[in-house]
Formats: sequence, C-alpha cells, structure tokens
Amino acid sequence: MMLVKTIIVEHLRKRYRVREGFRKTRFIDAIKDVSFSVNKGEIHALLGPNGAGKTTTIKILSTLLLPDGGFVSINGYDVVKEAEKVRKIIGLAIDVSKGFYSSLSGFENLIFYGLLKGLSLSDSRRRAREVLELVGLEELRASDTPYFAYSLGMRARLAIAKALLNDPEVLLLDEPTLGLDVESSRHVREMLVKLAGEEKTILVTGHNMHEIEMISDAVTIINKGEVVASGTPSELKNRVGLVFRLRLQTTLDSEPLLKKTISDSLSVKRITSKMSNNGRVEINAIISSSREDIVEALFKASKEQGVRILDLQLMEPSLEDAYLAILGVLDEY
Ligand SMILES: Nc1ncnc2c1ncn2[C@@H]1O[C@H](COP(=O)(O)OP(=O)(O)OP(=O)(O)O)[C@@H](O)[C@H]1O
Repeated sequence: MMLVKTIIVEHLRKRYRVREGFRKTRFIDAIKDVSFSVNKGEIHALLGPNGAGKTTTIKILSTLLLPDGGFVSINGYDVVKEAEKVRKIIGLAIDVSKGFYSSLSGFENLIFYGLLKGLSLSDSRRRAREVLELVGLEELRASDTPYFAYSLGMRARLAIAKALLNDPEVLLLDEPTLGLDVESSRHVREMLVKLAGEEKTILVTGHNMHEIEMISDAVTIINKGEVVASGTPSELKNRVGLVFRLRLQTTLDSEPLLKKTISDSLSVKRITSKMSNNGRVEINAIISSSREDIVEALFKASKEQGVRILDLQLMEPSLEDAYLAILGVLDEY
C-alpha cells in the first residue's frame, strides 16, 4: 500500500510578540523548527511538556494563526496560501469546553454550526443527527437539556461531533481527553480509532502517555519549539535503548547484596531503593540486558548468595519511559 502524506510540516517557525507596558515588546519563539508528516488514516500524536508549542502548531495547521516561516500543507493545500480550501477539509477541536452556546442544547448548537458552515436548515439537522450518532450521543437528538448542564465527557464528545460536521478528511484535536474520567476517555479513544479506520487522518495532542500509546500509529515529541524525536511508539522505545524496568521487593538484610549483584552483573541504567510500608525494601531498576540475563542474575543471587526476593515484576518500557528518557528527565520519574 502506498503511503500518502496528508499533513506535511516543514521547518515551521512562530514567534509571539508580547507587549510589556507602553514601549517594551518581548518576543517568544514558540516554534523554532518543527518538521513532521502524518500519513493518511493515521493517528499521530504531538507530545511535549507544557509550553512546548503543541497548541501553536495546531493553530497554524488549522489556519487560526499565521506562521513566521516554514511550510505546512494539508492534502496538498498550503495552509497560508490556500487557507479557505484547508478549512473545508479539516475539523478542529481546540479547548473542548469552549465555543458552545450554554443555553442551547447540544443538538441546537450543532445545527447552528452547520448553518454557519453553509448548510441548509434541513441539511444541518440531518448532519447534526449523524455526527451525534458518530460520537455516541444519539440521546441528545431529542433532548432539551442545555449545554451548561452537560458533563465534561459529553462536552468533549460534542466538541468532536462539531469537528466532524463538514465530514473532514483531517481532524486536529488539542487535548481531547483533558479532564475526562476513565470511561469518557475510553469512549473518545475508541471513537478516534474508529474514525482512523474510516481513513480520517488525526493529529492529536495530549499528556497521558498511556492513552497515547494505546491509539497512536506515530508520535512526534517537541520541546521548546523543536522536534526532539519522531517515530512509532516502539521505534521511540528502541531508540532510547531502554530494555526493562525491574521492580522487586526484598528484606532489609538482603538489599545491599542484591543491589550489588544486579549492578555488577547487568547493564543497569539506574537503580534505586526505598522502604515500603510493609517493612520490606523495594528496589527499582532500569536495565538494558536481555530478559534471560536478568532472570539468571536474580536466580543466582537467590540460590548462591541466599538473598531473599519476596516479589518481582519485570516490565517492558512504556512510551512514558521513552518520553522521559528523550526529554532527559527519567531520573525524576
Ligand atoms: N498568544 C500568545 N502570546 C504570547 N505567547 C504565547 C501565546 N500563546 C502561546 N504562547 C507561548 O508560546 C509557547 C508555546 O505555547 P503553546 O500553547 O503552543 O504550548 P503547548 O505545548 O500547547 O503547551 P500546553 O501543553 O501547556 O498546552 C509558550 O511559551 C507560551 O507561553
């Protein structure tokens, strides 16, 4: 299958000008050099710490903001020179609990936005019904409950319904699960996977690595306005060379010898220990050795040196581990 690059971002730059008092102006280089591309039908996550430039990137891609340099195209249309065409093929959800009239129902809000997008009243009603069904909010079709009474989960799904009104090929979603409970987040995730299955291309931002890992085909990590890593979640995990996260519980007596054996016989990136509240000691280590070598070292320590291992977990690294390692903050984890 040939991969079609639906979103192309090349050497993007954006500088904000902030006025301070009457004469002084300060500049913030929000995006210094960001390049990435998103294939058709892919869920691509844009990750990075607060202030990295994710929202600014989404705003430029959605034509809300003009870049200062670089090039962005969506489906072949330049977001600066062909902004009108871009608007027709994208759906945007940014700040999901804003942009709705609080005294109107969800259905009425969607009809209103359909009219704004140039649909006739009957087409707006039909499309509002369809998108409510797409996001699993069918019950809102016959409900008079005003928007202000909706839960955060309903608001998030309604924001995506609004983004889907024009049947866009590309969805740009800024933190669509922010503040949602476990079930509502799962709903949103399932919806995104379903939409990607229907060949929609989705660019999403977020801070929940576990969630991002579950749904993303590819990830771009940005920090201080620059790309620091890009690839599939497993490529990123391999690239940082993390192999396993070991967590074990031992006795106070066994801890020093066990820690020494692990450090001496395995390739240990980090090892820490702390008292747990049941009187045991918990050792945590990040080890880049094979599973067999780790098991053998622990087996030897227990058989030959008589150290006591009371509980043991050997986990593969998560996207979160890779993310923190890439940003150089793994030790804080
Ligand atoms: N309108 C603005 N005027 C001035 N500076 C801004 C403006 N919007 C964003 N910034 C600054 O630009 C930088 C990037 O902000 P942006 O909102 O794009 O980051 P982000 O990655 O989306 O962060 P978060 O995860 O907190 O949402 C930050 O330093 C921010 O303070």
